Amino acid sequence: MIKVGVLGAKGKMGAETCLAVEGADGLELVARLDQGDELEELAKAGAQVVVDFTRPEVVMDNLAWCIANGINAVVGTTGFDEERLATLRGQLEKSPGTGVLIAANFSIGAVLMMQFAAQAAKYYESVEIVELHHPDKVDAPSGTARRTAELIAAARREAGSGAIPDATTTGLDGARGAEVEGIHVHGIRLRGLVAHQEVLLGNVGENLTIRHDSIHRESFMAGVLLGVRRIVDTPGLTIGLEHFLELD
Ligand SMILES: NC(=O)C1=CN([C@@H]2O[C@H](COP(=O)(O)OP(=O)(O)OC[C@H]3O[C@@H](n4cnc5c(N)ncnc54)[C@H](OP(=O)(O)O)[C@@H]3O)[C@@H](O)[C@H]2O)C=CC1
Ligand SMILES: O=C(O)C1=N[C@H](C(=O)O)C[C@H](O)C1
Repeated sequence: MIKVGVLGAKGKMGAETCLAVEGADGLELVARLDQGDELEELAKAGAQVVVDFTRPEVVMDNLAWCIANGINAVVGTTGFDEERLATLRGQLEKSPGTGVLIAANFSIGAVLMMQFAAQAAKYYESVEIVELHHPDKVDAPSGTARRTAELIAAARREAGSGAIPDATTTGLDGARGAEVEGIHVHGIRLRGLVAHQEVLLGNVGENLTIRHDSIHRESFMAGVLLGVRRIVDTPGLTIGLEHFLELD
């Protein structure tokens, strides 16, 4: 049995994760913590893996504590940039044997959408990302959109692609969205949505749209459970669920 603790257990994703862990073979839910609870409860309960779905502003403190206490972590919380990842690598060096998985998105379809977008990017002159979410989401752009833009930018750099054409010189601030590594990202917040993303690619005379829709938070659970089962044998920092999927 792998003993699992959930941080952010009263939140939308944390509550779904508690249900999934309780129903999973070989996993035991030993702690559900939320705002105001002491992290020490995780150690007292003997948690071997902590699943974090909290908030970008608290996740680094949670992870520092988990790593210092040798507890593996599966992290869905967003807000990771290169600086944060470097901090985690430094902390993990001092705690060999401990594993941390950072996954911008745990749904299989979203992982494939990111992979397909990166694969397609070098064949197209233009690419833009539209992410669409429920209006209670605290951050923009989404972690998935950021990660997709990073993967696309890396693929274009490797292929020696030129700059994306855009003759815009005047207009309202924000009308072209945010830019992540030169890729424009547009965010929609709309009641009724859960988590959706389109990657739009274009050449003269043709367009390709890659779209993924999570219509229920259960869509993330198979990936979360896979992460929990794999992280106990995967020390160090793993970025992206694709490393635990056989995609080739
Ligand atoms: N990787 C993935 O596949 C997915 C990632 N996410 C990400 O997960 C995160 C959470 O999303 P969601 O569940 O919708 O958000 P919610 O706001 O519904 O849940 C977050 C929960 O964490 C609690 N919390 C805040 N601070 C702490 C703390 N220090 N310790 C423990 N709990 C705390 C919040 O309490 P309070 O409300 O009182 O502040 C709340 O109950 C976001 O970053 C989101 O983008 C979401 C979906 C999928
Ligand atoms: O907050 C959400 O809901 C989601 N957050 C993650 C993100 O920011 O990419 C994953 C998914 O899009 C749902």
